[in-house]
Amino acid sequence: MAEAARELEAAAGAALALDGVTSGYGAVSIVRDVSLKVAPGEIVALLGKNGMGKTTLLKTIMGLIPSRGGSVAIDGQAVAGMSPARLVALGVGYAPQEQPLFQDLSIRDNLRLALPSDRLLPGALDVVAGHFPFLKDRLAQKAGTLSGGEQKMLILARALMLRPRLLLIDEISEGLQPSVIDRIAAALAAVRGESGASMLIVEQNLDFALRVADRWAVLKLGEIDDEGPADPGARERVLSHLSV
Ligand SMILES: Nc1ncnc2c1ncn2[C@@H]1O[C@H](COP(=O)(O)OP(=O)(O)OP(=O)(O)O)[C@@H](O)[C@H]1O
Repeated sequence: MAEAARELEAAAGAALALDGVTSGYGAVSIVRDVSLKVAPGEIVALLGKNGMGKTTLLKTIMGLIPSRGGSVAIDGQAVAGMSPARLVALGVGYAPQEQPLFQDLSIRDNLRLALPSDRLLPGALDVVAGHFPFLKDRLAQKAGTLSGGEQKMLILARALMLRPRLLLIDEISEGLQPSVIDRIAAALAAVRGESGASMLIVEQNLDFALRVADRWAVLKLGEIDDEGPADPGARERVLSHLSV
């Protein structure tokens, strides 16, 4: 009990607070003892080479993989064991990297299926149109027929449509041309400016990450290897971790 109180005290004031989080698959722990905070309105980039556990950590926060140790708190509330749907209701938006869209369903249905109620659809579509107008003009188009960049914008729009207070975004810039990356960076900046949302963004694109984030952390073999501010020295320091 004292331990739980201590963890919640440590989480107070943070939009997201991870304290000693451990998780994995089967007998293997992939994420190990990760402690990390995202302040209200802050954007933190989670960096690291392939297979270091970045996606696993986001899935653990989102309740898609059970944590084996430590605590996850959102706005000071312990959320371990909560379903993804409950987290969405608490104001979490998630843009996953893997199998994110129903390719044979329309844009409209991809958005609709991520809502707890159809009643929310008109408001959600307004948010989507505000960020990416082309999506609202093409609601009947099958998601699988969108270009790669358009699909990424749909994935992000879906995460944004309920105006989340905390966004978890997994490699949204992957495979995108610079003009689309610019549109995505602009959307994230607008969201933060309008609603003060906090974000944890997993990225391989270091330039994009350091452009949009306030701070970064490098995950190596499931552990936080280093972290710091997105200042002029950040690029070199992060690269020193990614190149070894
Ligand atoms: N469902 C799964 N079952 C077993 N092992 C898994 C599963 N998903 C991922 N892993 C393993 O967990 C490790 C971390 O994977 P994860 O996807 O979290 O890394 P990542 O840092 O996000 O990498 P990437 O940048 O390539 O997406 C890898 O060794 C991967 O093979």
